[in-house]
Amino acid sequence: MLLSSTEQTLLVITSALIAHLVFNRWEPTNVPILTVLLIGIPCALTQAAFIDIGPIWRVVCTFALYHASLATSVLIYRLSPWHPLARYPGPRLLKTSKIWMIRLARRGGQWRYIRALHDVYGPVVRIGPNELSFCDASLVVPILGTQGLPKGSDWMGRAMHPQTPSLIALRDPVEHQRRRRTWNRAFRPAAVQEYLPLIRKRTAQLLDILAKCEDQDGVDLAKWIRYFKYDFMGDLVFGGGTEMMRDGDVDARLQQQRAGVAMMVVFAHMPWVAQLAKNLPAVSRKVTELRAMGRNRAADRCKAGSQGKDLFYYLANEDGSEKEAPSEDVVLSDGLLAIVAGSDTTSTVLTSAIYCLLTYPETYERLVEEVDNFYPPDEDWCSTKHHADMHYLTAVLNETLRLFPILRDGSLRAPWVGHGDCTVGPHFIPEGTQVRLHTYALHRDPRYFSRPDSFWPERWLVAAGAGGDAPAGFAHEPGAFIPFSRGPSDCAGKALALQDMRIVLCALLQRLAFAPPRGAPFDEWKAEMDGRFANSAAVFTVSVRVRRRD
Ligand code: HEM
Repeated sequence: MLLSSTEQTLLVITSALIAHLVFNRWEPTNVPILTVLLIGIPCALTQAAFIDIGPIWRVVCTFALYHASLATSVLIYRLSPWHPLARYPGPRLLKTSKIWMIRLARRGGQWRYIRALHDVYGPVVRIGPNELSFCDASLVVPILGTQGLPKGSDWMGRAMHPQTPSLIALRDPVEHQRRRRTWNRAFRPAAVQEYLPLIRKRTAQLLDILAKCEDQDGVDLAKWIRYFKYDFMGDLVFGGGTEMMRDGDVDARLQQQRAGVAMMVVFAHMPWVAQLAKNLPAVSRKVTELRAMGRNRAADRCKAGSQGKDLFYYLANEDGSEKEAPSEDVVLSDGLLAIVAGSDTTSTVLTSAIYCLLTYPETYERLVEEVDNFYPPDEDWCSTKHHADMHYLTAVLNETLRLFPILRDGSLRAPWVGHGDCTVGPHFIPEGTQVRLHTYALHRDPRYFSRPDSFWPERWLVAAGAGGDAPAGFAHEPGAFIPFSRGPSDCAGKALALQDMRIVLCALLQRLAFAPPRGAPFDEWKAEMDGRFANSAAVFTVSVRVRRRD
């Protein structure tokens, strides 16, 4: 029976509406289902629709009508009062599609935009069709804490190797907790102390290199700290394998890492695009190459055997704490995660701390005074025994992390589709909604921190009662300070990161003096901190002098 042209049109539109219902209900991400919904159905419809025109135009018209109907239906629904997030305020454009956020994320500065949205719309803003951003310290525990929400779908998009996700991409809380036990063992205080010989060796190498730059016009400190951290993480995870401080980035590994992270920015917003893209040869080749490199380094590490308790020792269960040894793929995924999570993060914060110190010379002088007090020239800069008493050092690091947190937009959480809706504080969260606590907005909210945009390390001393009287109206809310996130999925390497940053700052300031280079302000690093931040090749030029004390 032949359909009339109106019936043919209605058939295509109805099929598109049914596809929308399927997307809405099950949010499919796997490639075969997406292929059926986006290509298979319109292909099948060409047998019944637009049959009066030639075969090529029939395909073009059917696909165009099907996809236009699907897009229109999605758009109307997202803006309609029936959408489960309709009650939440936010710009209309952001409610329609993720594209706007992706554009912003790629350009950089997304965090500033979301903070500005919070200024306009209040502590909760709808920033995507199914996404809410919160800026409310009272929700840190309900969202991120033990009884909080599981990880959101952004980590699924970021996962390089979804078949064997690394710890950070594990969304199942039970599986995550099981795998996290290993990391907790690897970063407990006693274990972190055992990594001291590795940090000592690499910090001494960094000091030597910088001391040799004394007579140069300027030295790119960001580059050397990046190389230093990458070499150190290689030592820690795979027992060595890179010598960037000696040879430079000859294999372009940092460039490779940067390209991967840039790709993840898009994939984090559209996990289903990630599933499709990871099947493309150009993308999958890069992942395969990276894993092959990791596999070789892991094999070398296994051949060389354990030279001490490094991170691999724990990840590969060489300590025998887990009844079941992890597969080679799991060790590899987690080993590569450690390199990425541990290198650019700490190096960026260290460089930013020195940037802030040099921008505010009085803070630099005060920190040098404290370092000289605890670490005079004959004191071992690698000893951690004074760290707990170095309150100004802690204040400088806290203040850098407050102003320039690495994960500025926070980390997504979401009640899973099929597991029911939930509430956080007074807010109703429909299942599947992506929720973020916006770190940058929280850290710079005047309700929580006075003079929120100023680099003012003294605030931490004032708050602890060790920095004189608090100024009138002084606001300081430690509960709103979440640079390492919070709860069962917070940063696994926090203890190591803090210990390393303290050691390196004490070593650098004990042995060397830094100053802005003649006539050249730190424009590039400043742009870096305002723009993309972390995982870039931005230059930070300083002049270096060896401190000689008779
Ligand atoms: C200043 C340096 C660092 C900062 C600011 C930082 C921050 C963060 C943040 C915000 C998260 C996300 C947590 C969440 O999803 O709620 C995270 C996760 C993680 N970080 Fe760090 N990090 C730093 C250094 C390190 C280092 C040195 C390591 C060591 C390998 C590390 C390993 C990890 C791991 C394994 C995770 C995933 C934790 C999980 O899912 O359970 N990080 N980090």
